[in-house]
Amino acid sequence: MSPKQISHVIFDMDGLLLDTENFYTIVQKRILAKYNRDFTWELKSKMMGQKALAAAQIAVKELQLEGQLTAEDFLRQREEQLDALFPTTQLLPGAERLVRHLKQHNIPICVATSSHSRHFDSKTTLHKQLFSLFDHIVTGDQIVRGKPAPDAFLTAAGQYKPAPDPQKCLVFEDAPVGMQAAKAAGMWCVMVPAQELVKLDGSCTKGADLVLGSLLEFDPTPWGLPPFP
Ligand SMILES: O=P(O)(O)OC[C@@H](O)CO
Ligand SMILES: [Mg+2]
Repeated sequence: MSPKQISHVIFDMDGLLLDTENFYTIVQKRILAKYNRDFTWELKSKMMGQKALAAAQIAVKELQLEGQLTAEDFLRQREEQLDALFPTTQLLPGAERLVRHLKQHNIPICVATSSHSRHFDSKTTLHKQLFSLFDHIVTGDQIVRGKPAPDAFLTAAGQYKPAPDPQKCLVFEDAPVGMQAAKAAGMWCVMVPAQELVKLDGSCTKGADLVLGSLLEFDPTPWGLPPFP
């Protein structure tokens, strides 16, 4: 479909706006080392973008830890360590510029994250003003089916009255399951994947409408969005 005329923009949060994915990597590496398991990018690529319990279940299953570690225990250990790191979360390059630019031009913007609301609160500790610019935030605990199901993005779009045509919604995502969720919702998707992920498996971006190295590379004009000054 072209020309593209985007009316609404939906942002993923972890690994897209906020630099939190490294925290998950550090903590999960530490926990799994106790069980003599390595936390690889291959495993991470399956877990990232998922709701917490779903991600933990993937780790336990893929590493064949049944009998040694339950998904719930993995989460409990993860929580203790993540809680100390999340309040220090920094923004990723280009995130603030893009969000402020769209807001300044009255483009409806919102967030659809798999993170639950308590994590959302601590991850945004240093960025409350920026996050107040979003029309609404959909967190993982507000939806039943996590990404790659389209629910997070459809719920986020559905909070606008009237709800926008999905064909006019643009989603920014970093995770393969997130990109798949956006496409399942019938929306456009710009993917900004971690470079480690692309190196590991070039096909992880398959299905994305555009792949960028960072949000700094995004040009709004081909999408019918106002140009940067
Ligand atoms: O949907 P996002 O914001 O990436 O959250 C996923 C995060 O909880 C772990 O990868
Ligand atoms: Mg993400």
